[in-house]
Amino acid sequence: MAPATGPALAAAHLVKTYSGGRGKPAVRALDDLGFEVEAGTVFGLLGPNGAGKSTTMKILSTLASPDSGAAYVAGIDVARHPSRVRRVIGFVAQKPVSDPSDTGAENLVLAGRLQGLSGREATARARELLERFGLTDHAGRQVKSYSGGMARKLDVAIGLMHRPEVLFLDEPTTGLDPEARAELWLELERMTADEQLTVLLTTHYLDEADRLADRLAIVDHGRVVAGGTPEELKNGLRGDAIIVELRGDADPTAALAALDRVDALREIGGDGRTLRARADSGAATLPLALAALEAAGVAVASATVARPSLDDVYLRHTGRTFTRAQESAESVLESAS
Ligand SMILES: Nc1ncnc2c1ncn2[C@@H]1O[C@H](COP(=O)(O)OP(=O)(O)OP(=O)(O)O)[C@@H](O)[C@H]1O
Repeated sequence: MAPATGPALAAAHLVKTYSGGRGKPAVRALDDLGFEVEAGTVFGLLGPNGAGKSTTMKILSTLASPDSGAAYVAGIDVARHPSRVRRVIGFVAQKPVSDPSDTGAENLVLAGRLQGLSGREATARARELLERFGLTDHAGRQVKSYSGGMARKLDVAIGLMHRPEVLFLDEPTTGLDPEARAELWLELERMTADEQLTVLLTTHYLDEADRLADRLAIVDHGRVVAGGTPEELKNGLRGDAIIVELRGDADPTAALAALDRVDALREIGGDGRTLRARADSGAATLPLALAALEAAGVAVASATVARPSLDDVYLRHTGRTFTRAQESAESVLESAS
C-alpha cells in the first residue's frame, strides 16, 4: 500500500497577539485559526485588511512565530525546522523583491544563485521562467522600465527559481490595473497546471479568490469562519440575492420594514442605501419587494437579482458585506497612520 501523504500545508489552533505599543491595546491577529491544504492545489485565504491573512502566511513561511498552535509545511514542523521549511517554499511578498537597476534575467539568476543553484542551473531555469511568463523579449531590460504587471510576473518567477514545493503569494494582484490582473491570473493558472505546486494565496478580492482558489478559507478577526470550494460556499446559500439601491431621499428604516412584510424574503439587511435579502426565486419575488417598497413610499434607484456570490457567503458568515468590512478596515488603518 502506498504511504499516506499528509497535507502540503497545515495550520492548527494558531494564536498570535501583537502588543499595541504606546498605551494602545494589544491586537489579537490570530484567534485559533486552522486549515489544511492538499498538495498540488491552490488554497485561498480571503478576508478584508487586518483579518490576519499576512500573519498566517508569515507563520507558515517561518517569518513569525505564533504564541501557540502549530504549523506544518510539507509535513515539516515550522517551529522546529525552519531552515528545512525555507528550502521547500517560495515567497512572493506584497512588495517587489527585484532590483530595479538590474535586468529581469539578472534578477532571476541572482535569486537562483542565492537559493543555491549553480550558474548553469540558474541561467537555464531563468530562461525557462522568462519564457513561461512571457518575459523573454524583455529579459535584457532593466526592471525599472517594466510595467507593474511585468514586474509582478518577475516577482512570481523569482519565487519559483528554486522549484519550491509550496509557493506563498501575498495579495499578488494588489495595485495592478484590471488588464494586468487578468493577465496575471491567466499566468498563475498556467503555472499551477504546469508545475506540481501547492499555492497559498491571500487576497481581499472576491473575484480573485473565486477564480484562482480550488478551496478557500474566509478569515475574519483572526478566525476561519467558512471553508470549502468557491462553489460549495456559494451553493451553501439557498436561493438568489435581491439587491435594492435606495434613492438618496429614501428612508432605509422604512424600506427594511417594508421588505420585512414580504413573506418570500429572508435574511433582510442593509448597508446604508444598499439593501439585500434572499429569496428562493429572485425573479418571482422582486416584483413583490418593489410593490412593498412603493406602498411604503420608499423611492428605489435600482434593483437586481443575482446568483449567490462570495460576497453573500461573507455576509452570511460575518454579518457584514465584504465591501463594508474592507472600508472599515481601511478607515482604521488611516486613523492609525
Ligand atoms: N507587526 C505588527 N504589530 C502590531 N500589529 C500588527 C502587526 N502586524 C499585524 N498587526 C495587526 O494584526 C492584525 C492582522 O494583520 P494582518 O496583516 O495579518 O492582516 P491581513 O489580513 O493580512 O491584512 P492586510 O491585507 O492589510 O495585510 C491587524 O489588526 C494588524 O493591524
